[in-house]
Amino acid sequence: MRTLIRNGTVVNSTGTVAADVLVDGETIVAVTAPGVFTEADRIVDASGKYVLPGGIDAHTHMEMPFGGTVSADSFETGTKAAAWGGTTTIVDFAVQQKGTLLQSTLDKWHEKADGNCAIDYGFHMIVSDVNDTTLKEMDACVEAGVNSFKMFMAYPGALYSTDGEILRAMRKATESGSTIMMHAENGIAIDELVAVALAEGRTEPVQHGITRPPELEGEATHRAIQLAKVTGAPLYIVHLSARHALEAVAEARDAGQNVFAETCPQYLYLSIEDLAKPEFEGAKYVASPPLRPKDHQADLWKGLRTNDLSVVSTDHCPFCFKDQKELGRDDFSKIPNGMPGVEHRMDLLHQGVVAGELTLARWVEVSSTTPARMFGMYPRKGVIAPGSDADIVVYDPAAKQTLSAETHHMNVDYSAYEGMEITGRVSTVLSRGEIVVDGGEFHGRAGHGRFLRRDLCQYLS
Ligand SMILES: NC(=O)NCCC(=O)O
Ligand SMILES: [Zn+2]
Ligand SMILES: [Zn+2]
Repeated sequence: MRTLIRNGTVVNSTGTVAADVLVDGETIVAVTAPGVFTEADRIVDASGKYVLPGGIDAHTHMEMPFGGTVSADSFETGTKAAAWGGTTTIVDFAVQQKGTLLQSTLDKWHEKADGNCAIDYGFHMIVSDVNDTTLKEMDACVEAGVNSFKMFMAYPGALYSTDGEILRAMRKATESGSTIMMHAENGIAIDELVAVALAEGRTEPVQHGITRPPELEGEATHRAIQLAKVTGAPLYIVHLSARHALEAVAEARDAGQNVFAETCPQYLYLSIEDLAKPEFEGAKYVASPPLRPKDHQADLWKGLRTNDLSVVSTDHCPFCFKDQKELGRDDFSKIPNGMPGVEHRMDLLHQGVVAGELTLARWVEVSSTTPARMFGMYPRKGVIAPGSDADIVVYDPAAKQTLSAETHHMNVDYSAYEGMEITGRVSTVLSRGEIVVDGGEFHGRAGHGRFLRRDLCQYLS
């Protein structure tokens, strides 16, 4: 099956060009001046539209157990929602529970995902139990194409690792060329602040933000960077939310250290004011790190421009307001941490283009090309070029839409962006040459998505 996407503006991380894109089967076979090819089995008219490499969301949590419940999107519903929003690859986190093996964890995540995804997918591994066996197993994970390992400086008693454990895992990563990803918040200090708040009867959702101040994200980020420096390990800071943490990353990068960071749309658009919404509505916005005061947002946008922030992922981790967020009605520390967003990342970042915060090329770079490079998928993913997978988004920059739980496709009963007006909309999405979304209709299927055995990070080779 040959598909010709014609008359569009191809946007890669290197710039834009008026070009036609010819797809044969699962692969892009030509990017040519307009009109060079005229025949194909299927023609997509992209006049007035952008033609982008499919989005890559390198941070999702489908069906993830957390705080006595499980995130509400399955691999099927979550990957379908992703496709609706122009994301054609996700990298999800397999979560090692203490006392279990990495291999059984990986098996469990394959059981959940294999045969159920509508788009391609890979895994990172969350290491929560650092011991001799786990450290050996990290090598087997790398062999299996899972070569990035997330660790937690937060959540003592659950996912938390001590500095010594982090150091051991970082040494291992240095040996194998794999990447350590860090949830950088000082969990020990936070737990103390949480205990004081609860003892004083401060139980409402905004306390989640108040007890996790930006200084404690900055401190943990700085500490993670020093541990990485001592061991020579590359480091990727996940879901960076605060100016304090960004300053630590920028300083390390200026000094030439292999430190990278991602932020998420919620930190660019939402704030602690949302967490403070009355009648428990703030629970919808509980995620860690928490939403910050609005003035952090300009710094994050600037970080995206200067490349101190290299990637935008969603940290998609949806919990329904009615029966899941409710678990913490009388105690904010029991509200499951996480927010929905996998469907809206490309649209929300496009607002950055509309507002002049990002160029078109940078939009594609932070949402597709860099995640592909960072996590060993480039040039198979992340670029419109001959030989690459035909993961393609035709995007209409002039369309208007309003985000709402009534119309989104994520399996969650609220939208964190309810009522937000968006300029731009996905019009057609191809995943490895198959049309999965077109003209407001879904044509994909669960099981089309393939597991990606990822190579090592290309910035480090
Ligand atoms: N971010 C969040 O609150 N939930 C998902 C787990 C994590 O990424 O730490
Ligand atoms: Zn995290
Ligand atoms: Zn996460």
